Amino acid sequence: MSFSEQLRKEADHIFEACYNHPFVRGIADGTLGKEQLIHYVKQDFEYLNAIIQAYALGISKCTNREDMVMFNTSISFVLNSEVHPHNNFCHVAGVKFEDLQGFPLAPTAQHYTRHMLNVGRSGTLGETIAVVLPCPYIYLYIGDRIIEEFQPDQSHPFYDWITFYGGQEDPRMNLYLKRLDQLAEEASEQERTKMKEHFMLSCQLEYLFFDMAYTLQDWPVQKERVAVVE
Ligand SMILES: Cc1ncc(CO)c(N)n1
Repeated sequence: MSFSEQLRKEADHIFEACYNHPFVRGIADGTLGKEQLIHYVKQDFEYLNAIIQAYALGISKCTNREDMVMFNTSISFVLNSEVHPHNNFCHVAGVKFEDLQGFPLAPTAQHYTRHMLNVGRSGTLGETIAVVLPCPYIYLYIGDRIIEEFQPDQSHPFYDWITFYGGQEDPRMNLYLKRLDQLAEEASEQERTKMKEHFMLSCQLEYLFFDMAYTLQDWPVQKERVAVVE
């Protein structure tokens, strides 16, 4: 079994838990609520800014053009294409995408973005690939499974979201998986362990991100002191 196959196997229960999370169920059956859609887009806009930066940190570790192209393609994808699923959510929620930008990070988004950026700053190329991989990997899995089980057509409110992530002909992350396997072969046991840990934590944070959106997670105590009206 290759290194990437081992990671996928170890994380299988988390992929499964993500698919069964009520937020994802709500996408699949088209019942997800307006507040949840809005909270998700606010947080995901900031999350995607951070993953662009993590990809850029990946570029800073590359020693050949092919690897640079791989990260560069992901950056372009997020910047130019990944606005479509957000627009789909905004359309259903009846709000403007531009109005959901620049919000502070909720605890889970804070945790996940710091995790990616910390590894991007202090880790190796292999560790950086491992930390960003669950993002495309889990969404591809979810999209594919919704298409398989629900066979949504264009009348489905989240048709654009589902078909954006699922049903890709040649999934982008296949290149990352191949490169991760090459790097794992050259890596020390210690580095491989770190790659695995980063990957697994990102998978757990993917689950928590859906949970954050579903429960409208926010800081239990606000930064600003709230004036008490007597
Ligand atoms: C948190 C999160 N994970 C994965 C994706 C898919 O790119 C996304 N948009 N947001």
